Amino acid sequence: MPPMCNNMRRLPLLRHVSMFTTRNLCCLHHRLLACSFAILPGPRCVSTAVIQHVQDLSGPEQRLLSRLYEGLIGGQRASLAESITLVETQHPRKKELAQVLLQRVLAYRREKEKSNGGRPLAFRVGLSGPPGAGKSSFIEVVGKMLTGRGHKLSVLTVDPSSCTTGGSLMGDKTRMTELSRDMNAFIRPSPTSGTLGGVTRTTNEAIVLCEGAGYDIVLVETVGVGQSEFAVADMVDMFVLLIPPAGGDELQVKGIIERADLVVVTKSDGDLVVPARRIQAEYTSALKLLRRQSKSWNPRVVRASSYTSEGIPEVWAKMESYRDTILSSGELQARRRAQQKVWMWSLIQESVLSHFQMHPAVREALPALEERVTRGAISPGLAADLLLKTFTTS
Ligand SMILES: Nc1nc2c(ncn2[C@@H]2O[C@H](COP(=O)(O)OP(=O)(O)OP(=O)(O)O)[C@@H](O)[C@H]2O)c(=O)[nH]1
Repeated sequence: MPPMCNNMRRLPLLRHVSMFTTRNLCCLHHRLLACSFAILPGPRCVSTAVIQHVQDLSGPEQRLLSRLYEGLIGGQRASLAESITLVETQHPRKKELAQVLLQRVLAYRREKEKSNGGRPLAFRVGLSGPPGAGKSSFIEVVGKMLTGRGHKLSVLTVDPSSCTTGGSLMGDKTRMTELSRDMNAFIRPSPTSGTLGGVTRTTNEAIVLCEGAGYDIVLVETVGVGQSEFAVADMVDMFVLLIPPAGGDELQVKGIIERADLVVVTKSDGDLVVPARRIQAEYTSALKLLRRQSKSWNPRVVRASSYTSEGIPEVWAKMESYRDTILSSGELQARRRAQQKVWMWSLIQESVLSHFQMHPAVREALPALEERVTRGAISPGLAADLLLKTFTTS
């Protein structure tokens, strides 16, 4: 018996991951082992972690995962949508199944990238801007242009307000109506529950699924509020900021401008051309004062109109030029590697914090300590030390 089959006995999860497709079982298993070993310190840790993570898959679970995986890599939109629903779930067992599916898709993606000469399967672009900046109009026009050129485009939306309120900052209005009817475009709105951390995690995972389903351009759109833009900037290859020529709240774009690889002044048509030019000049000067994020790319400011389509092909040309530049300099790959680490740590932070906040002894001690801190009776540092001690000792 070859050594990998022995490993298969020791690693139930991997056996089940392999079993949910009958095609090329041993080869897949070998690949999964290889990729798992590549990301974890050693075989012992891999087997322990994986075995502990997912118990045996039942027959129906195997069939579900098999159906989703085959449908997904076959490019079926329904399977992609169902797979994203699976990664968004709060149900503990389904969460585990989602991880099995993701590992499979990751292994598939790695193989495809290898046969693609190491070139990433998709270009990930983050789009942000204050409400009303013209994001959905822009995505609609750019999206239709791209699908017309033979690309497959997915649009994922991150709207943190929908998590806390169940409603959305973007409202219930139908956005990107034409693009949503385009068979080469896949539009997925933000989940309406969970924390920002949870939503950004599932968005990261949805990106992987979209790439597995053959979408070569993934746009991640976020509304211009709070931390969501920074989270999105940390999960894409390129971050594009959309600014309207009038009525744009300077404060809203103040911090995030530093992360922009491209700034697009929108609505540059009719009477708005003059203010759009002024804003373009202002942001061009402002960007010169900022520290460069990339060794090989200087952020640019361009103007475009979704009404007339003027400037739209040029915006995409800039985006392609950015992608080619950072791909050939190796920055794209380095950026993705760094993002993986950032994400791992942000997930750990969120999880540890939630364990801390849910801990019974911490919950019991918290109100009194908070009260003493706000009264000035003890310092915040001492209160934090006491709570941490409670957490670690009880
Ligand atoms: N003149 C002009 N108006 C535009 C253009 N693009 C969008 N608008 C208008 O600007 C308003 C906001 O556009 P949206 O595309 O909905 O903007 P958004 O950023 O997606 O807005 P939210 O959904 O609120 O985040 C709408 O009234 C559009 O008709 C454009 O290129 N030129």
